[in-house]
Amino acid sequence: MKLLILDRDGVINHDSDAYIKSVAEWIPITGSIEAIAQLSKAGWTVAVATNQSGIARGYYDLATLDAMHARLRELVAGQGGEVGLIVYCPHGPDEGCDCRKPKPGMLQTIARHYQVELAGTWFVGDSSSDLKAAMAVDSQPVLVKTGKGEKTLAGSLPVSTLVFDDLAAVAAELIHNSAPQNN
Ligand SMILES: O=P(O)(O)OC[C@@H](O)[C@H]1O[C@@H](OP(=O)(O)O)[C@@H](O)[C@@H](O)[C@@H]1O
Ligand SMILES: [Mg+2]
Ligand SMILES: [Zn+2]
Repeated sequence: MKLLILDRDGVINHDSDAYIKSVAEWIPITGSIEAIAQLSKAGWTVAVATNQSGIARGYYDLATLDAMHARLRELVAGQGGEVGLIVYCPHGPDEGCDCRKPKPGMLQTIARHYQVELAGTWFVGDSSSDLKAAMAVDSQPVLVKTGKGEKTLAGSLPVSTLVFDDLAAVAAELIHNSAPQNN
């Protein structure tokens, strides 16, 4: 099975230091919806693993978060594709949960859902916590320069990290260059 896991804020949609608190603030990065749809139509299952501490902080509620994800699904469906499992961590940094990146709990949830191994699965993010979560479960860390990506790039990266300008470039690599597939 060809599984690709994406971080959300800064990869699919623009991020903000003030958090993404409403559907109106949830604005796709140029080319990201098309990229997900193209991947989906090319046989890839595209899942999402996103930290959403804004829930714990009281900035928005689960209904609003679900509305953002319904919007994502609607836009991708409009391009003939579909979005797979979306997993989020609603906890705050001090709650010690197992799902908040850089912990790999969400990636493991996705792998269990699809009954695949994570080794070699590409996980695309914009923050160091994304890359660390990928490394923790032997998946392939992929950094995009959108969102916090440029800032992350200025720091230290896992040596095996692949770097792309944006999600559209990741999709082009996977679709047109038959990159390694999952097991
Ligand atoms: O990139 P993903 O995982 O999809 O989501 C990140 C968001 O949950 C927010 O994560 C926060 O980090 P803290 O959770 O406050 O450490 C900040 O970085 C916000 O700017 C950002 O919008
Ligand atoms: Mg992000
Ligand atoms: Zn959590």
